[in-house]
Amino acid sequence: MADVVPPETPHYVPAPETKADVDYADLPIIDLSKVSTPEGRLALAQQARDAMSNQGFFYVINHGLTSAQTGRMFDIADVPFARVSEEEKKIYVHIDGGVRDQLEHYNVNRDVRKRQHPEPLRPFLPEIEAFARHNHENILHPILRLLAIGLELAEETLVNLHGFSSVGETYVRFMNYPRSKEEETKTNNVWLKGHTDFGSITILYSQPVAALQILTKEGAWKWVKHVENALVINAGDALEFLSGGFYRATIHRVVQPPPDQRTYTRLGLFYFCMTDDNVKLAPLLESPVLQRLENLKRVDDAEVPSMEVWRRGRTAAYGQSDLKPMGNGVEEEVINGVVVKHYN
Ligand SMILES: O=C(O)CCC(=O)C(=O)O
Ligand SMILES: [Fe+2]
Repeated sequence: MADVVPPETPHYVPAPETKADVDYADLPIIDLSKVSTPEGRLALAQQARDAMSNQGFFYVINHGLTSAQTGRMFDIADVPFARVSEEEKKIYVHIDGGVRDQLEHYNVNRDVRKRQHPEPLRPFLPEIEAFARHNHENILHPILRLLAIGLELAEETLVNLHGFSSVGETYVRFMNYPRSKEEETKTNNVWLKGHTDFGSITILYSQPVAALQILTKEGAWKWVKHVENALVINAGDALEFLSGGFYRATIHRVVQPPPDQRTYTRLGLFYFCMTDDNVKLAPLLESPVLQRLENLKRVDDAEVPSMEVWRRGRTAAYGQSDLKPMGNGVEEEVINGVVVKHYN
């Protein structure tokens, strides 16, 4: 993706797929290469609308990155965990410890120069920046167009709320789950508790270690199956608010993988999307779909949060002791190089 010779980094070898017979969720696959024709777009819009209003999750294939390009991004994703010294980790890498969740993650705002980065990651910033831009313009925006069509709104309605250069926190996330036996018992094998994402759309690069589960409408946890070089897309709170509950922010969690994958690392690569900070998260009532909706979800006008207020609230709520489903709202933890740790 970068025009100069890319800097070298060890290749991250993902785990082999599980052979365990787990109960997988049935999620539709959207072939993004079909968005280029009007007929294709219409068909995909229907698929995306049905998926987001039922499961709240779908896969995307043909997203414009080859397996090799995606593999390279996983190599880079491993840098903050495998190559950053313990000393620098204390400054930069967020570590959630204790009884709630245990994970390490590193976020890079799509404006990669907004904050400082650990030394070993700096050579990769041009590639991370290109990756963010590709996710934003060639994946997020096309998906938002489909979802706007699904609401019978002008195609650009949601795109206009997600500017690449606007003030906001849409970011690339690298994530790792270092676990010990003791922690497995303490947390009852749940690595990341049930939560909704607080942004609009989450783009997760499918990886082979089975552990992600979604809570179905019927109240059952189902596993998300790995699909090679596919994306797992889900809606978050912001999209649920904007669509008056028509698109669902589905609760999901991360649990201990099946036995045949327990000795492997589980590296995550994401693009977490939010609307621009100043967007009021009120239902888009000009949508005929919302007008027809029987149980339109909305809060009093005076209480409608902006994206900024919502993400800050969700972040602050993270780690509190009451057990209502909470988000992974920890991306605000490094502000101007100051680490704010939320131990439980
Ligand atoms: O690691 C995963 O597969 C999902 C993580 C997740 O749900 C999150 O970070 O919000
Ligand atoms: Fe999540």
